[in-house]
Amino acid sequence: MVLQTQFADIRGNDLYIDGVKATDLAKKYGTPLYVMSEGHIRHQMNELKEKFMDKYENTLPLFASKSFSCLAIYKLASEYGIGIDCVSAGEISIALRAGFDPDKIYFHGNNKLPSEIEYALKHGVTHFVVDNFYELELCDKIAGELDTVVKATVRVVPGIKAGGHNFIQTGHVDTKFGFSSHYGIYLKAIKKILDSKNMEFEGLHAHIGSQVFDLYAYISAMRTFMGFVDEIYKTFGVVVKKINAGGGYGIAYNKLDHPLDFETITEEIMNVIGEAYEKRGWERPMVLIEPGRWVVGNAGITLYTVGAIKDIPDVRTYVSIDGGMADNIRTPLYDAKYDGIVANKAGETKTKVVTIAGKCCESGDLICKDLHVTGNIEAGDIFAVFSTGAYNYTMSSNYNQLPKPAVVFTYEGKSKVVIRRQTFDDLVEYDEDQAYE
Ligand SMILES: Cc1ncc(COP(=O)(O)O)c(C=O)c1O
Ligand SMILES: N[C@@H](CCCC[NH3+])C(=O)O
Repeated sequence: MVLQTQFADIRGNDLYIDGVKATDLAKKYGTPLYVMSEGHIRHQMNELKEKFMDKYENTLPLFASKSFSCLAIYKLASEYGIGIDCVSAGEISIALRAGFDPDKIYFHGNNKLPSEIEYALKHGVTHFVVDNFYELELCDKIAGELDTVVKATVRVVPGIKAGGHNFIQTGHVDTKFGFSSHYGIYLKAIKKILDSKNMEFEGLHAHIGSQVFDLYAYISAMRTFMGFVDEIYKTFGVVVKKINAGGGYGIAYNKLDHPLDFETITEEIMNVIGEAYEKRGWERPMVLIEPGRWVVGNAGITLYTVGAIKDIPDVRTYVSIDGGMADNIRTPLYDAKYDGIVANKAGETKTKVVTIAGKCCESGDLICKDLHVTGNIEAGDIFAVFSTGAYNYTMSSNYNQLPKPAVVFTYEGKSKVVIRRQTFDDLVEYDEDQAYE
């Protein structure tokens, strides 16, 4: 077991997060409980600021808020002066409610609804990462009606395969996202934007996938993009002024994962772009990046209470917890590998191999498979699963009518609730039968 954040540590037998004892959090707020280290999030956001935004002129890191979205995280992002990537009017609405600057919101998505486009534009969110021809038509029409302008970054598929699982690869040719570069399709999209008085061409966007450990994939995507930049200049005489290089930076979930260094990725991206522009005698364009998981993934630790234990001699020991796939779908969905620890027996030396099972009515509802845990794990123990800060809360569901857990932030020895635990009342759609109409 390796703690994936410097903001958690083990003292005696106990796990601490930002100096707060995990079992105290479990007692105070109940389980299952998403704990997010604000210390870790601040550290990562500060890295984005200092090692990218302040290091290179004319850059903006965006936090991909699909990875973790709530008022508190948008407030933190705002404090560090970074932007955000939103993929729905819902995410935008929470960001705006948190007081986020609409000019630093980039609206993504492969099927932005007319109502969402209208919502964004009415609220001053004009930076769109446009994805397809249907969206271009909608943007042209709705921006015209509202007498505003969509500032369009065109998402182009670089034709590169990268990412931790088939489901989270987005840069290859056969993807639902973005304009294809085949047959100059993306050039037709740019032409439509240039011809419209309700849209402005801002630049190009690439996102190759998520949980990426391959540095060359980033380099290669950017080299391909420099070819697109040339094509655009040749075709329209337009120099691309903005390049969004996407996110996808992998993190360590266990000791087998070896993530890339953040500064190495960004340096390579900046080098490819910088050299290509310099060679052409052009000023370097504005460069954006948009990591999500890298910012919040290792900040999260989910606490569960251990319940039933089923020991199948010579086969496996199933340790059931009070949550599961409803609060963490990633193991069943992507066969993700999580590390964990008995938070109140963390210092013990004797180990046992167990499989941590959720309480949902699915055999596949397993959170950690064949994990070595210290101590004699038993009912009532608090089990902590590491690196659950990204795509856990935001992908949670009410399967089996399980209320969603609370999210608690910890910071400098203190804790606070940032998302309240759902109650059974939240699960009831209507108290009374609705009449047929
Ligand atoms: C367009 C886009 N940008 C950014 C991200 C963030 O990815 P990650 O959380 O892996 O950094 C995603 C998700 O994969 C995405 O689809
Ligand atoms: N939800 C995925 C990542 C997809 C990111 C969004 N494009 C995960 O948990 O790994």
